[in-house]
Formats: sequence, C-alpha cells, structure tokens
Amino acid sequence: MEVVAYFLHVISPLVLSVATLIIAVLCNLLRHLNASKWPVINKESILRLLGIRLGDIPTTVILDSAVAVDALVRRADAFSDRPAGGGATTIISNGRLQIITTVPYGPHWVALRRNLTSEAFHPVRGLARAAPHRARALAALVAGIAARSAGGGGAVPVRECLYAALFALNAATCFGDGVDGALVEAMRAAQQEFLRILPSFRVFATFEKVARLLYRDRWKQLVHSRRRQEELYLPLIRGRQEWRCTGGTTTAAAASYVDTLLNLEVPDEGNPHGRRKLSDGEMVGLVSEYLGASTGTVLAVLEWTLANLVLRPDIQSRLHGEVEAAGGEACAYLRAVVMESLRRHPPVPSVQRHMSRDVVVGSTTVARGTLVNFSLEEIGRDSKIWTSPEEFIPDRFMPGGEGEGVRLTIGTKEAAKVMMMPFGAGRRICPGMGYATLHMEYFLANLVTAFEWHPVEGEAVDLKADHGFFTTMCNPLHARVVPRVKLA
Ligand code: HEM
Repeated sequence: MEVVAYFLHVISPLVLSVATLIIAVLCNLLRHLNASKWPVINKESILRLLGIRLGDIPTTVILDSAVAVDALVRRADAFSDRPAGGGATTIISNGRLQIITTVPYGPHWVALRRNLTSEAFHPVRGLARAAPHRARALAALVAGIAARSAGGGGAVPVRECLYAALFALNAATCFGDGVDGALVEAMRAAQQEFLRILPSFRVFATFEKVARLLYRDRWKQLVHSRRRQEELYLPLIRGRQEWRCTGGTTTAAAASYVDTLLNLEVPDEGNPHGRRKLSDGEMVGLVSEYLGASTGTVLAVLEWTLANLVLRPDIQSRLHGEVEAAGGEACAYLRAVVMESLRRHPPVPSVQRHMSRDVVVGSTTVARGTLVNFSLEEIGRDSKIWTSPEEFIPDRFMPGGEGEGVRLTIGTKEAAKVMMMPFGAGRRICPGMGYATLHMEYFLANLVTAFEWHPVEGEAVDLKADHGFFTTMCNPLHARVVPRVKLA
C-alpha cells in the first residue's frame, strides 16, 4: 500500500509533468507542420494539464438574491472577508500592507473604514466639503464638452471628458486644493492604466512565488505601476505633511482624505494595546484605492446612463423636463434613471467572500477555503424579480412600479425585499454609496440640462460590456452633443 501511495503522491506527478512537457514540445513541432490541426500549447495549457490553476480557488457562485442576503447580511459573521491577494498593494507587499478592500475583518478594517465614512464620506460634513470641487469639475466638464461638440456637430468622446472631470474632482477631495493640473493629468493616466492591467494580476493570488517566475513580465508591470504611483502620490502626501508641520492648519471643513490618513492611527500588530501611524506604502495603496474606486465606478454608471439616453430620446426628454421642473430639489425620475442604470449595468459585477470555516448557504455546505462569488449582475437581471430585465425602464422605480421603494442599504430589516445590490451588502457594503449617488445624480442632472444627447451619424451606440476591473462599455460612447442654451 505504501508503495502505491508513494507512486500516487510523488512519482506520478513527476511522470505526468515530464509527459506533459513532451506532449507540449511534440504538439508545437507538429503545429508547424500542419498548423490548423494541432492546438497551441502555451504556458497556460501546460499548467492546466499539470492540474495547476494559478489564481484559481474553489468557487461557489450565488445568483439568488435571497440566498445572497441570507449569507451577506444575516450570516455576516462568516461572510466578512474577501479572498487574499485582491489588490496590488497587498500582492506586492506579500500581504503586509493592506487597504480597506483587502484587509481582513477586524480592528484594522474598522479603523480604516471608519476613517473614510466619518470624514471624507460623512453624509453632511464630507459631502459639503466636496461641494466646491464638484462645482469646479462640472464647470470644466461642461466647457470641455461644449468645446469638443463644436457647436453641436462634433462627436464628443464622452468617457474621456467624464474621466478628466471626475478624476480632478476626486484628486481634489483626496489631496486638497492646489494640485497642479499637469500632475492631476499624469495621475489620471497612471490610474487608468493601472485599472486596465489590474485584473491580470489575479494570477499572483495563489502560489505567488511560482506565479512570479512564470509571469515575470506581468510581475515587472505590477512593480512598475506601483512605483509610478509612489512617484506621483508620495510627494503630494509629504507636501501635505510638511505644510501641517510648519504650522499650516486645516479646518475640518477643508480637510482632505490624505489629511485624515495622516491623522489616523491603526492597531499596532506588534503590540496588542498599541496604535501606530500608517506607513508610506499603506498610504499610497489607500490613495490609489480611493482614486480608482471613486472615479471608475461613477464614470461607468454615467457613461452607461448617457448611452441609454442617446438610444431613448423619450426617456431623455422626460428626464430633462422633470429635472428642470424640480429646480435643484430632489427629483424622483432622476433617481429612477440612476437606479435603473445601477440595476442594468452595475459597474462592480460581483462581490467575493472567502470562507474561513465551513458554512451552510441555502441548502449546501460551503467548505472552508472556498471563495463565494455573489453575482450582482445576475441578481439585478433576475427575471423572477424584474419584468423584461434586459430593457432600460426607469419607470419601474417610480410609484406603482415593481421597484418602487427598493433600498440599497440592506440591513436585516430590509432583507426580505432585496431586489438588487449594486453596492454589495453586509459589513463590507460599499462605503462610497452616498458620495457616488450624489455625484451620479449631480452630474447627470446638469449634463441633461446643459446639452441634448444624440447618436453620431453612422455610428451605432453599442451596449456590449467590457468585463475589466469595472464593467464598462466595450466601445466607449461617442455622442453628438448640442448645447441647450448658449454657454457663456
Ligand atoms: C456607483 C458607484 C459605486 C459602486 C456601484 C460600488 C460598488 C461596490 C461594491 C459592489 C463593493 C463590494 C461590496 C461588498 O463586498 O459587499 C464596493 C466596495 C468598496 N467600495 Fe465601492 N462602489 C461605488 C463607489 C465607490 C466610491 C465612490 C468609493 C470611494 C472611495 C468606493 C470605495 C469602496 C471601498 C473602499 C470598498 C471596500 C469596502 C470594504 O471592504 O469594507 N466605492 N463598492
């Protein structure tokens, strides 16, 4: 028996590996002789044959909203950790440096998250603090679109315009006033590139050392993009720190996210009762998380919404009328349009939890070590809940509609009537929900007030999705934009 066990555990994998390599070499040789008949053998297929799946963890997928709520909200004690290796900062530091998204549930997470929600995203103080930055970003956006529209005839690259405006706004709430425009632009370019390549770093989530050997170029890219962030963010963080040390004072009303991070103390891992300041590496990661999450998500929702408005002039014209009539007050139809966009095109298509123990979900037991993937996209398009779920129908969120009164903050009391969860649920629900909702409504209301949005002649609006780090339009929206009033 022992001989058999030895063969199974030691010899057979070796034999299998050598055999696989021989097959790979033979296949590739034969491909050169008859290219159409033989499969391409590359690094990924050899690893698959060897049974190694880098970045892959046993996964259970949840598509049902009731099961999702039961797990994320009612069983929050077991569903509060994400899988390791989710962010570049964490991967590159081998888990030593953590950001809000990656830190395991516990006192460190509480400190980081509370800092964000009680300061930068405080529902009154934080959002009021962002108001002047928001107004400036809108003015620049409207002027930029008007210039690109060339009086109503030109095709406006909508994503490009939105990206510049939203990033400038978030850079201002992050670093405070007075960051040089060229530097903001360099940060935007670096962050956009970083988000583009981020999904490919998933291979480092498991067997990191092996993955680093096999994917050397990808690792170099990861290191390079992280260095670039350090080059760009650290001087600004240090500048803010020096300014404070030399007597610069920040009133609560003017504090930036970086100011709150400089004040913050987190639990000291080496000293059970001690607290410590954040390191440079942690701050760079947290700033990158803030800029990436606050820009990429809102940008995606606004672009999807405008695309739907271009395709549906009736909805656009009603939205314009209702926003004008509301005269700056809350507008139910505006809220309905944003809700429908979040339902139909959630920028974060799924949320993950990592199980640290066996747990029963629905009728199955999910084993320790499993990754549970909750599909927010499928939940928002569940035909058992929504009529014609693929259609863009904001009216479903108006009085009498099937989505009337749907709430996005899901506590145990609301758990029974959950129909969508674009911001996730449970303890790790998105902390940026209020900030994002305010900005989506603010920019959308102003963009339909300032312009009419039309298709570009000869160019179809394509609603195909690109499932990158955020779900965005595969083909960025171009629109013919006509100013409604003569802009000064
Ligand atoms: C339309 C806008 C947004 C959408 C749809 C969205 C969606 C999400 C989702 C689905 C999650 C995962 C929740 C879970 O695991 O249950 C999340 C987490 C998170 N979001 Fe957002 N988000 C948005 C805007 C923002 C903004 C503006 C920020 C600002 C920095 C932000 C920062 C974060 C952070 C830090 C987390 C991790 C929270 C934690 O682990 O405790 N998000 N978001």
